[in-house]
Amino acid sequence: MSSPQQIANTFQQALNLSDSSNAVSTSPTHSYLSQYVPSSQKNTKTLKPFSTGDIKILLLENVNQTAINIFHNQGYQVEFYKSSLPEDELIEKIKDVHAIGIRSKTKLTQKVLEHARNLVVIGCFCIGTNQVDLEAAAKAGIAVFNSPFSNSRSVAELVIAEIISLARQLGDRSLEMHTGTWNKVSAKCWEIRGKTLGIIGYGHIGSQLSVLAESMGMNVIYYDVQMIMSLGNSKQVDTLDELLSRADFVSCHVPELDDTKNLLSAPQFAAMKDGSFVINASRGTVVDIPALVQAMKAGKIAGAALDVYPHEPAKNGENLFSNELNSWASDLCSLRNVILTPHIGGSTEEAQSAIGIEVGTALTKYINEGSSTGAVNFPEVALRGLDLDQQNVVRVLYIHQNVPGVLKTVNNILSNHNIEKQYTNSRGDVAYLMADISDVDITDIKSLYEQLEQTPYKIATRLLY
Ligand SMILES: NC(=O)C1=CN([C@@H]2O[C@H](COP(=O)(O)OP(=O)(O)OC[C@H]3O[C@@H](n4cnc5c(N)ncnc54)[C@H](O)[C@@H]3O)[C@@H](O)[C@H]2O)C=CC1
Ligand SMILES: O=C(O)CCC(=O)C(=O)O
Repeated sequence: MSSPQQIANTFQQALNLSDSSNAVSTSPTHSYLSQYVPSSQKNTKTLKPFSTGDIKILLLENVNQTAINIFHNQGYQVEFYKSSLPEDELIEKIKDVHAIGIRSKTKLTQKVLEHARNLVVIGCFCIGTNQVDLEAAAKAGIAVFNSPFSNSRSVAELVIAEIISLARQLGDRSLEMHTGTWNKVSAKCWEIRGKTLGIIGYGHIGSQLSVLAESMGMNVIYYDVQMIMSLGNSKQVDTLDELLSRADFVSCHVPELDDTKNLLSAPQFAAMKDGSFVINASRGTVVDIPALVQAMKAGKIAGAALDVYPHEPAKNGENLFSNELNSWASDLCSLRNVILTPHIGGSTEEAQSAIGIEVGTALTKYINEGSSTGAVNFPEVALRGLDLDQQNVVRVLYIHQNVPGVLKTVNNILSNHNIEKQYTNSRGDVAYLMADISDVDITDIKSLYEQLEQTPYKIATRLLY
């Protein structure tokens, strides 16, 4: 049996995981030998790419330390940036890495992904995945993971704060005090008890918000394109118009889709109650902001809280939220009772730490074990771990176009070995096969890899040992 060092040296090239000249380590790290054991598989053999020290991960947008710790424990190389990168720099950086971690600002377009020659996985350290061309990624054999609900509570709590702040004009009173103005008023300031909250999109965030709002005495109605079970005393309404005509506060919690672009625009504001309030902590394209400005100037809408914008700055800094970025910015800023926040709905210590662990673990499991459970763009496949005493077993990960005849070809290549287990799944045009094959001599691996790479409908091949 060869040593791990020999394995690393022989097969790095074949595995396409180590063509970088500045890898910090070319040998299996300490973690390769001992550390990464998923909790569900404590008695199973640890599978790894041959040399975890060669795995390069690019983390943008201040991804949480919990994720960095997970990657460091694996021995991966981590390059970390607090902000997102301009497209040209992103294209340069992505050429070399096996995994990238982003939040909501980095746009991974088809153009950017075309340069990602080594990329196997993308981690969105957030809920939304609209910033990634999911189809282009899948077609290139790149799995995308997100964190579906780790920041939902944080967003819901922010919205609760905004409902009360808008009802009491807290933003304006606070700004006035900061400039020395004492303005003790009660006109058009309201309790929220007994008022109606209309939630558009009753998913993870909308439903969480519903529970919190009811606990403060609000009536909750919601509109969703799907029939969803009501929590508490909330009620689903049949149409958006019905929601708009009944709600005192309207809060948007839908994903960015073609269907949700300008979901609230001039006709919808006109359909709302006089003096009602608008909240958007979903995506910047969901509310037509120039139309909102007009509705507020006309006195139809009494206040608004916005956390998201069609164009958002790539980094923190002064004078970035300007007309250069969004042509209506100064108009919006000049209005009273408008609360503007810099996309911080999910920005709490609790949420970021949980997201770091969740997405960091998903990426590690995909890199080290091939498990795509939870991927948002990709066939979900997982195999149970290998027994600790299983030697000479190789895990084949084979991503291919979803066309007839591929399995026959692949199994023919694997046929000299015992297929211990095999699982394949497809999603749209892409299929993913995982197989554990035994009786593999170390000298066979390169040839197996090359044969699989030469198959006609292959998208990507990886072998884990
Ligand atoms: N401001 C922030 O920091 C954050 C913003 N978000 C945004 O919030 C969005 C919602 O998040 P979740 O509740 O976790 O998503 P979710 O997927 O759990 O729920 C979305 C709901 O919207 C519904 N929906 C889709 N299209 C609709 C339409 N045209 N009209 C009415 N309902 C529609 C869906 O059926 C679903 O029930 C995310 O997609 C993300 O863009 C998420 C987290 C943090
Ligand atoms: O925290 C972030 O950067 C993005 C939050 C968000 O919008 C999301 O989770 O979809």
